[in-house]
Amino acid sequence: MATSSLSTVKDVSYRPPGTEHNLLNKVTFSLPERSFGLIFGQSGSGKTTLLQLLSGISKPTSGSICVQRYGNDGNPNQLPEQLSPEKVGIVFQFPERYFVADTIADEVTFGWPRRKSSVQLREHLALNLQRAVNWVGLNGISLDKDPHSLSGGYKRRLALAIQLVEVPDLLILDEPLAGLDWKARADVVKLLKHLKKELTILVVSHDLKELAALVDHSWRMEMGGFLREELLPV
Ligand SMILES: Nc1ncnc2c1ncn2[C@@H]1O[C@H](COP(=O)(O)OP(=O)(O)OP(=O)(O)O)[C@@H](O)[C@H]1O
Repeated sequence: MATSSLSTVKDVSYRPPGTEHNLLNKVTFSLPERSFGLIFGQSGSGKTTLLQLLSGISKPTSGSICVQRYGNDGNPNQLPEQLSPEKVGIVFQFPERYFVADTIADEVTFGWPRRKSSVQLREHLALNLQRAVNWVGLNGISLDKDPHSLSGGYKRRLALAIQLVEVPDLLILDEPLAGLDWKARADVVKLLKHLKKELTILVVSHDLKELAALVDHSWRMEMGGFLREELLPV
């Protein structure tokens, strides 16, 4: 049976350990499968903090984060499944600063099981690697190339490919256009339009005009960590 999913954040509050004030206050929103959500708002309002919770890096003080799967009839066909970090792909700001390998292939496969993994697992990963590379349009480029020698836009493509090896239920991007020149920005927007056809994407960005055409749902984060649905002011 075909299913669809809904990423749901309900009444999530967060207070870092040892501090007195919530950085997030009863944040609630949901994002249907294959839609593109954008969170915007003032610097320091808590956007990155929210992404950290969604990716499992930190845990909410209260509230819940989950993905629900529905059948064709729209009714839940199983209990809500907790989002686990491996089901969420996240590309933080300036991902190229954290590239560690000397080749594109090693960068994408960094951290994969090596010696003890079965032939099947290695074949599965190799196929997934090729699919991810094709998906982001890196297929014309040798996988032996040094990631640091790629252009800005191609470095972002590589950062995305790393997250797409195992297809995430939710792909989160923190300021995907930051630090790029106009051509690379246009290139990344085009790529996100392409990825949106098959993925659920949540973006935090200040670049509202450039992303507006992709956005299905948008929320403003206000100082004090309050979130509310709001059309983009563009
Ligand atoms: N662990 C922490 N302990 C205390 N304060 C924190 C902690 N992490 C973040 N903050 C503070 O929480 C606020 C929200 O930070 P956050 O980075 O989430 O905001 P943001 O909306 O993403 O900002 P920007 O748009 O500049 O990236 C900031 O004032 C930040 O200094």
